[in-house]
Amino acid sequence: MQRDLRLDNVGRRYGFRGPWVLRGVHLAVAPGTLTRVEGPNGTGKSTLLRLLAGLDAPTEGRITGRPRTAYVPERFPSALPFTPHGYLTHLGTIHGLSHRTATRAAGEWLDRFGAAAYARTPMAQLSKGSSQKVAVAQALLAEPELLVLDEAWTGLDAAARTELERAVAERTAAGGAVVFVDHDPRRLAGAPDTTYTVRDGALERRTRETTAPADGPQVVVEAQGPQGGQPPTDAMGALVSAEEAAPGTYRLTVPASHSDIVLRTLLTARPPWHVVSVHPLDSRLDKDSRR
Ligand SMILES: Nc1ncnc2c1ncn2[C@@H]1O[C@H](COP(=O)(O)OP(=O)(O)OP(=O)(O)O)[C@@H](O)[C@H]1O
Repeated sequence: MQRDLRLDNVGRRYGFRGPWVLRGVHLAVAPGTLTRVEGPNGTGKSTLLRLLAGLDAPTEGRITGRPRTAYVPERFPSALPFTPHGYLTHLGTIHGLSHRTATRAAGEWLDRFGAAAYARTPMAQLSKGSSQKVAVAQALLAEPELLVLDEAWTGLDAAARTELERAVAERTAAGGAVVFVDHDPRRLAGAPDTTYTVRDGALERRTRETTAPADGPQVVVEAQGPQGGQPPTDAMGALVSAEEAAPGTYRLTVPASHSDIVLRTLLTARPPWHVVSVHPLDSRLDKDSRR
């Protein structure tokens, strides 16, 4: 993913005079980030995800910067005239993979999700959980730049749920973005860079909380920004402290568990920050040096 996917002043309502489900939504989804969307039932989470996935168009406002996108819908149409293997191979070729590569990728993804045993069973005969594995595999198959997951964990068994969490981490580590809705608040807890709550048609943003204990391992990142620039706000939420060591050069102290997020945020900022050094914080020396 090369740049942010942006929603500018986006509104969506159904029907000519229907009530606005979303209105005045501004949102930027940055490369390499994980975004959670939450909110009570019927507030517009799926509507937002369909807009992000490009399956629906805004009634007003603009969406720009669309990357190669894959989507797992809340309800997957499972009664398709294919076997899982045939369906995934077919989709793979539509995504531009050669038949051989698509066949191999289909087999690998079905295997990862524990669905190899029914790879050649007609999809109409699959249980809900088994179809859900196909729904998830079809989205991951072509390594999308943006992955949009609407309750994608629902119906999966424990091993497949873990595998999907792993696949999400792989996507963001590869520089892709993932946006998800899930009814379980423990899903990927602590991992999202940003969480949005849909309320009264608008998005309320909650920046990532620092969950590492105050006395846990910490890392010092020295980084230079553009002239007069402040560290990106997305990175600030994860910081223990930020000191301007020299004009434009910041010394950012961050829990070790959050250092990858901060580094990614700095490197993908527009314009990007230059990371000068990264080293573990020696808390004893650090305290001494402040005396
Ligand atoms: N295709 C549609 N036509 C008409 N109204 C719709 C359509 N899709 C959604 N809505 C309405 O838009 C509102 C938001 O629905 P949406 O499915 O986006 O909410 P949600 O937060 O995802 O809900 P849930 O948590 O129950 O899945 C609801 O009032 C719903 O009835």
